[in-house]
Amino acid sequence: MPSLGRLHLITDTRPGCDPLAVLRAALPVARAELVVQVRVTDGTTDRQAYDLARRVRALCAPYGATCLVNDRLHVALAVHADGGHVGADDLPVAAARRVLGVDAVLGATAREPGAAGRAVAAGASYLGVGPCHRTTTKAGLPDPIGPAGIRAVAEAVAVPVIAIGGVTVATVPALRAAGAYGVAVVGALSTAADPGRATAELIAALTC
Ligand SMILES: Cc1ncc(COP(=O)(O)OP(=O)(O)O)c(N)n1
Ligand SMILES: Cc1ncsc1CCOP(=O)(O)O
Ligand SMILES: [Mg+2]
Repeated sequence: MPSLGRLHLITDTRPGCDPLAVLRAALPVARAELVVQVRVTDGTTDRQAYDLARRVRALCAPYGATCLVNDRLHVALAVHADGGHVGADDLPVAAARRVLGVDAVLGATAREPGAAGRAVAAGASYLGVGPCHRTTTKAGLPDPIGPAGIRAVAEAVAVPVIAIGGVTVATVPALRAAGAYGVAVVGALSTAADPGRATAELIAALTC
């Protein structure tokens, strides 16, 4: 299995959130097991996304944590991020691979084995699979696929499957048992009273 981190922290840039404070709490705990995906709300300017991504990358570097940028691959290139993540409304996976280059980490969203296989054939190095469970963090999502949906994809591909959508420390064991290599979370860390402790609990559940 490649050395991709198992805990993917997706930045929460909604009003009232402080993604850099959450990251500062998570990094010393998760270190190189952390993958930080810079994801910004739609109204965010490229300049704001660049400024956030630059700061995230600088914070990640001393810990060996991976820095990815969601959707905006020009921002990923501009800050020398480790890679990016694309979904159905973004650049196609093959085009994203051409933009980022052969060595970059490239994630793609998939929720069923057919799409998963096509994404891997086009150059995805990991898959974000979900939503596993109900979530209010992103609107307009299809019905949750649950651990069974994760298993169907994990059995069809040879790249790491990262389960996403309503993931909490309580749901990690079933997702791992279904074949998930890791998980991606927004709310489980951004709304935690103690993000450092929440990180430790997630890492323990992912690596036991
Ligand atoms: C790890 C991971 N998995 C899935 C997604 C969702 O990507 P996408 O479908 O493109 O939706 P947006 O995040 O761009 O709104 C993700 N970001 N990360
Ligand atoms: C971006 C995205 N894509 C599918 S679910 C999701 C949001 C996940 O957020 P949370 O971990 O708070 O459910
Ligand atoms: Mg996207």
